[in-house]
Amino acid sequence: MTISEKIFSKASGKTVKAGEFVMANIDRAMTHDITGPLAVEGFYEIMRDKEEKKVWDPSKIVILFDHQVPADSLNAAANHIMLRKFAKEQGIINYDVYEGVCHQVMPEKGHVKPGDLVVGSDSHTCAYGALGAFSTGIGSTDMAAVFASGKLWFKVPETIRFEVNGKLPKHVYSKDVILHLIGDVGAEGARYKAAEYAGSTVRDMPMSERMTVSNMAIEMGGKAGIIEADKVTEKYLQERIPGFKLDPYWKSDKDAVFSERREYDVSNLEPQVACPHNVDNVKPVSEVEGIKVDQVFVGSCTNGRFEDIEIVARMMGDEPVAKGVRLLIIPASRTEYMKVLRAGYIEQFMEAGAMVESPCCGPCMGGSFGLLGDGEVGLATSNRNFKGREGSPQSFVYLSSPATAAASALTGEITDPRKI
Ligand SMILES: CC(C)[C@H](C(=O)O)[C@@H](O)C(=O)O
Ligand code: SF4
Repeated sequence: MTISEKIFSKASGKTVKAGEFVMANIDRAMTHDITGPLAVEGFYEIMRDKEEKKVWDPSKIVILFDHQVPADSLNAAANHIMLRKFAKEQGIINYDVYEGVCHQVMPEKGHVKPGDLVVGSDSHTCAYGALGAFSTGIGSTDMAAVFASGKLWFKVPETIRFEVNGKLPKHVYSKDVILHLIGDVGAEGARYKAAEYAGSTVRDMPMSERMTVSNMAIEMGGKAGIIEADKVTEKYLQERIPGFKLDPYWKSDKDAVFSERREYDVSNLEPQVACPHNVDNVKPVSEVEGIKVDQVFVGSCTNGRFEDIEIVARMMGDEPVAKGVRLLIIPASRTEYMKVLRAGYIEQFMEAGAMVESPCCGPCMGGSFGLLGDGEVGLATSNRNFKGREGSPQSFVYLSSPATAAASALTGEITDPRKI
């Protein structure tokens, strides 16, 4: 069996294979300030004829506020009020106003473990596959059904296995690896499949880098992006879940059936850049060097962790941001923000002319502040570069690793970090 088949077998209470339809029990359900209100409305509609309008299990629901925090409009404020009221009414204790981006907070607070089936009303819920869970994004109306019943139907997905081997060259990171994979298979290459990432490169990645790779499974159409749990996972979770022990069962068996196996040697991989207006429009940095940038955004659930921001701080040293360029740094959570603060990097960035903002999605999906205007070019460490994604439909978004972002902030044009 693959990891996914094992997880769906546990969740449905019978042995199932890829292709079968199951009604599965959900271990954790996450919603946020954008998709949450519609899920709440849907829930009350489902419960309309019931006397007791209670969610199936308040301890398994997590509500986070990240896309529009602090509230940037009256509409956002009203959504926040509605969700806080719902949490209180339902006895949902896991809701927080200022904790950070949902996909950072969920693993960070110990809401996910290997073998779990997790759903979230956000497409990058696949990020928690980095912990060996099957986690996937669902719509608000599906979330309403989960709130009411704790169950959801699925077709057990086939698995496409990515074997990535080789030691990454200096200044090349997991973001370059995942961009390379997406460029190779295309935006629909893993459609409705579980992407499983394996091989020595993946095993050598710390948790922060694994999360980047799992986060972007959806950008190749994947239903999930799973890395089997190991010592790295165990250490990460022991710091968060008291008494956590690794269960060797949650990995794909040696004779598991994969729909496809793809092998990569990344020992000579160049830094990669996704060019406008699609994530699979990936080029080696050497082909896009010299393109002038107006804004560099370091943050998001993809690359907003302390380790990502530290790469930027180290690469910049005492150097200032290039004249006229806006460098916007947004740590993905309060915890990550405090690590950046304690390391002294906030002072360093402010002196360099950058701006450090409080944890949130920021300009990642163009719904809040930091928008790009007509004709402007942005380089971001986030995960999507669709037309208008960071503001104007007449702007251009490139995606890269934090190292490439830092090098480009220093020069004002897309720059190969290996040259700095
Ligand atoms: C707002 C939400 C529905 C959306 C998603 O699901 O991914 C957002 O987080 C994004 O990254 O585009
Ligand atoms: S940081 Fe970006 S990709 Fe992640 S949840 Fe927020 S808007 Fe979506």
